[in-house]
Amino acid sequence: MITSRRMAAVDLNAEALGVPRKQLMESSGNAVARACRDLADPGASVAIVAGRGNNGGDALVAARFLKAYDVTVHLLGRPETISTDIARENWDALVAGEADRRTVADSAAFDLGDPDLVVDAMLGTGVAGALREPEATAARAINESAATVLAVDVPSGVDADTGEAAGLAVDADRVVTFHDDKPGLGNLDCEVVVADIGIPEAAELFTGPGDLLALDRDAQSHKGDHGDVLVVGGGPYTGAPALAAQSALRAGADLARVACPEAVAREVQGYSENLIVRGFSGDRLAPEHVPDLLDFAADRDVVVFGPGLGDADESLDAVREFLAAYDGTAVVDADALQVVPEVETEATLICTPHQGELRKMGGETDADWETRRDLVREFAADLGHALLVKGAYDVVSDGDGVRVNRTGNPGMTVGGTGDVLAGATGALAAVLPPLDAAAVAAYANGRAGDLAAEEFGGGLVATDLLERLPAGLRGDAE
Ligand SMILES: NC(=O)C1=CN([C@@H]2O[C@H](COP(=O)(O)OP(=O)(O)OC[C@H]3O[C@@H](n4cnc5c(N)ncnc54)[C@H](O)[C@@H]3O)[C@@H](O)[C@H]2O)[C@H](O)CC1
Ligand SMILES: [K+]
Repeated sequence: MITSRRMAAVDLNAEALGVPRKQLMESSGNAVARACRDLADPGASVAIVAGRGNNGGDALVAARFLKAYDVTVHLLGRPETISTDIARENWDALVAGEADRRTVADSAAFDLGDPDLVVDAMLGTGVAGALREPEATAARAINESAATVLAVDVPSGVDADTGEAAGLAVDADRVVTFHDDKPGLGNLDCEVVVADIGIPEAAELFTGPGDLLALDRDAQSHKGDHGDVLVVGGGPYTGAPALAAQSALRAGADLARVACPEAVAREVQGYSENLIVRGFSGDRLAPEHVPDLLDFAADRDVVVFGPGLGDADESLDAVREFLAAYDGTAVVDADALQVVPEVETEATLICTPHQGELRKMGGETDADWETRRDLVREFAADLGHALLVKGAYDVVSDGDGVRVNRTGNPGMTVGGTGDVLAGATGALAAVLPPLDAAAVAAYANGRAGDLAAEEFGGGLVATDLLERLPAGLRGDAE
């Protein structure tokens, strides 16, 4: 199964892997033609009803593969209103080939005729709201016709993720959907055929620029909408919690706070005026601090637990007590990781171990990334928490889905880059589900490291990543 949002991401990843969308459209169109040949004999009359997006584009390609049929293409709107280049190029190819075609400027002009087969390519995963005109008139005519109806990707008007329609929708006999089944198609009373359109497995497995689509910000958003992140750490180390908190801001959080021992609070604050630092008594985290921390954490979106915390027994006891009572979302990093397997918690956790820390948690690892991929998925399923296991290839899993991140470079073995990653994961966990948050954080953090390595080579330092995280999240210099 694949959702429309994930399909759009995988499309972009395929393009970054060298498989352009026009090529995918060509394969989609070829699959539509195959389905037509399966539903009607040569010589049959086929009415292709094409919308102005890529769903329409797929069928404009199909027209070229139906030479043995009597094909008429109906474009719903003036050609200049076609909304994508690749769809327009396929329309232009039909015009240049003098294919039998109609452009339907308004509903009254729509005449489906009496075809044997209708190809419904008005709308696919790009549908928004109830069908507008002339699509609504066309859908009514299609539903009233005696023809067999083949829907491209999804019956027009139907939401591919839910199977619901905001109003009128095409009633199809068969759907040919691309790359993978769609969650909503199972609820429909029609046959569903899944067509492979040559998208490389790597476009789904490896993180890529498509994964950044999930970050598109809503223009109407307000302060706090993008995350209020609390970093709990510091004590033996002071830079780590400051790095993690600054990284959360660079990854898009609106507010980043640090709860650390009073003894180091001034020093942590000294790293950046952008941080809201709050000290708790003493020089390290201890169980007596937990009730106050739980209150403080209750109003935050995500807690990042661990940067610079150290592994004093009383601090680890405090982590245990905190997690046992916390039911929000938390990123757990560094020394705090070792207590996770022992704690029963209602919290949604994203654990960010390197391979040594993974072994200390009781997980297995392997030099071969494909073996590691399966081991990490299994361990995440056993733990019931998401894992982002750092390495040359980072492996991310929530126990169900798994992603592998290939960005990053050996220069990132310098101290502090893990704190930057933990902070970024925290910020993204405020706006994305754990698997996506960890995958995008690993991708962007690695990109930031690669951009820093272009300038500093193996001499890059963690703060170089902070400055380049926004570029990593925009997918710059891809
Ligand atoms: N990897 C793949 O699966 C591929 C799928 N392909 C096909 O692309 C479509 C999605 O294309 P997209 O351009 O994003 O959107 P649509 O064509 O579905 O629709 C956009 C089009 O429709 C107009 N519109 C939106 N809502 C309405 C409405 N309620 N009433 C009327 N018109 C509406 C909007 O203005 C746009 O013009 C996918 O389904 C596949 O078929 C790729 O071709 C290859 C890879
Ligand atoms: K369709």
